[in-house]
Amino acid sequence: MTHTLILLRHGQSEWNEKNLFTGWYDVTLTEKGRNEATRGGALLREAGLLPDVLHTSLLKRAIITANLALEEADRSWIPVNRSWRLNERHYGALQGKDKTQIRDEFGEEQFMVWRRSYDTPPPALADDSEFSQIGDPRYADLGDDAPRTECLKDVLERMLPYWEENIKADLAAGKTVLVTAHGNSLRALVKHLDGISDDDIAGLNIPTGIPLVYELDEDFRPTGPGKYLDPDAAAEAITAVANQGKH
Ligand SMILES: O=C(O)[C@H](O)COP(=O)(O)O
Repeated sequence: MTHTLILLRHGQSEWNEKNLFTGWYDVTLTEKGRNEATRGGALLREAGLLPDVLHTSLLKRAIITANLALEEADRSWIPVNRSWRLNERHYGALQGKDKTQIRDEFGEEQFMVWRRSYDTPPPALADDSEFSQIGDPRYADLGDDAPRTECLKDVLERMLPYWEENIKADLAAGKTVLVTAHGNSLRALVKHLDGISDDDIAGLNIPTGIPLVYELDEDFRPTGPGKYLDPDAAAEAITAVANQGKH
């Protein structure tokens, strides 16, 4: 028996449009992002891939994307689980900063280390920054463990327990699972599923709003590569993500 897992990055957010590092800052979708989310739902419906359960982050760009996609697929009624463990990578002191300005100020190499290295986080964000999440009630349970910055390795380590305990349990129960999350939390999950090395993961980018479907075997290993439901749009959008910050 195989399991069906659908990964969906949120549609374009207001800060994606403005080219700002976002991380845990809670911005909403643009009109384009809302349309991407609805189109994602149409792709699911057309493929006959109807989720039985949804897992999202605590950030509204993922939550709204899931709502729009599920409405389009006529699955608004499915049970929902939300966790900070699916949040975007906390982007530290880069949150709220313009990607092109950071690249110009610190150079391409440092920019890419902060953006795509596996284990080097950006500098920590000060608790009194206007872009900080310290004191946000949705993270109250984390107490002083709430991150002030994260690298992809940190994201993988905090995401994996949720994968193991929550998402796998739904897959094991025979459910088609939709995970609606973020560029870097999904990069972490794909790294784990596909066994991508710490070096090679730098080259992986996830497009907004296009469902990525995995069939998994009884050990929750992919039976083949994950498939985007609109491969041409995905290829174009992946290039756009890879080129962010370039003039
Ligand atoms: O948090 C962000 O800025 C984006 O959602 C992901 O950004 P990245 O592709 O630059 O890591």
